[in-house]
Amino acid sequence: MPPLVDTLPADWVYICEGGATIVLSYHGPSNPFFDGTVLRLRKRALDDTDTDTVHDSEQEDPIIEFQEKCLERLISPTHLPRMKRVLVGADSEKWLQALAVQCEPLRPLERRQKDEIDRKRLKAVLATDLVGGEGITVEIKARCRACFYSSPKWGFLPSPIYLSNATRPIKTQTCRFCMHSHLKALSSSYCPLDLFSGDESRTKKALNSLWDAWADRHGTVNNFRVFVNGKNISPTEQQCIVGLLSDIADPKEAVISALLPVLLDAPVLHTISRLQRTLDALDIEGLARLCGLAPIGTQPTIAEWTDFLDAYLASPTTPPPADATHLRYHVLAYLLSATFKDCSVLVRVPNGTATVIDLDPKSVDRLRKWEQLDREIVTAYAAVPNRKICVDS
Ligand SMILES: O=P(O)(O)O[C@@H]1[C@@H](OP(=O)(O)O)[C@H](OP(=O)(O)O)[C@H](O)[C@H](OP(=O)(O)O)[C@H]1OP(=O)(O)O
Ligand SMILES: Nc1ncnc2c1ncn2[C@@H]1O[C@H](COP(=O)(O)OP(=O)(O)OP(=O)(O)O)[C@@H](O)[C@H]1O
Repeated sequence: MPPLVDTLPADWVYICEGGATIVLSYHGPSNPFFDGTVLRLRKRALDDTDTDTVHDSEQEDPIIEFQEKCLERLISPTHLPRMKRVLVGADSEKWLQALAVQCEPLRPLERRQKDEIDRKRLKAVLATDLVGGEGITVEIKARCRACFYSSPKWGFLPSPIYLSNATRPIKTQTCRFCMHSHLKALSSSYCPLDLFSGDESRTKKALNSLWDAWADRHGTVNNFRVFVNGKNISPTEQQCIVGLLSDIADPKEAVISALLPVLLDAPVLHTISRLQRTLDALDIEGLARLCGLAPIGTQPTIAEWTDFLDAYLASPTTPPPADATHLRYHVLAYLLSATFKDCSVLVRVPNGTATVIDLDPKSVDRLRKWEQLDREIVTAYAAVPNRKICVDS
């Protein structure tokens, strides 16, 4: 694999970014290593004072090993992008600086105010380009976070016992996503439980709501994006879709009717939902209580992840008891559930493929943040007079 410096920064075109990475697609001269790929580059916070550290450890981006050794045991590799590590090469900082300068005007303002490409990195990740070439790709952030406590499937563990009397009536009625949307003052009729229901009319309702929120908020939502021939389009450009998929004259209808059979047939939504649920047996409330009993430990190594998966896969629906002896199992399970709660599905039409992205391992340091955020979300929602009732399937 040649280093990135063998290509020009201008060969890479900004596609999109999340909280941790920026993604660019290759548009340079034909090259067997880079054609059809995207570059995933880590970002650093602008207020990060450590500007001198040059990262060169194999550990700097564990996603490739995590995918090969862990994720592929949970999701079929046909539904995952292929990934490879790539060296930036000689004068890496200069090359990344040129790329950063070129991307800056294309980045959303709120991201530019927070972070930038980490120019100290020596390696990056190349992945299959899932939005490039002819076709339409719709990205849906697959936040299910079900109110699983009321699910009949959860006969194996009476999860409400881990909830406090104050939160139980709230958390068993309204899903985490809908409560969080309320806290963020983002009202929408979208409920992820509709999307994950497997029911045609509910899936269609969810897609309609996602599309409407995307259009109403001028494409600034972070849970729905539309890419046409590799370009992240804004709602004002949606007419370009007409004729690409069918003879349906309305772009929203054309996209939704193409997406629907893919989402209903592909097993990915069901798999993600199952993983989110079975890995989050205690809820953050139950886990937090358990964490008070023993130290939670450091960031899991790949060896620890594989041991955890051996145990989890031997009996996914029957977790070990929620006691101090099994704290580490529950910490790893919750971390992995958080990864699946934050992933996105890229659905490509007319090809009809569905690929899961953004499956990075989460840091153990976030457990406190999740506990605090959960408390904030539920406290705010407790004050809502007419609470939404989310229907689990
Ligand atoms: O904490 P949350 O629930 O707000 O989720 C974060 C997301 O915010 P959202 O609620 O989707 O607007 C957040 O999404 P945005 O950056 O806001 O698009 C990230 O996905 C973040 O994960 P990471 O920092 O990239 O590892 C997510 O953090 P984790 O909860 O996965 O740690
Ligand atoms: N393989 C890919 N092909 C095409 N586009 C991609 C690919 N991977 C990611 N993207 C685009 O880049 C965006 C950012 O990537 P990703 O979600 O992996 O970053 P992140 O910083 O980890 O996100 P988050 O903050 O949501 O956790 C995605 O939302 C998607 O639009």
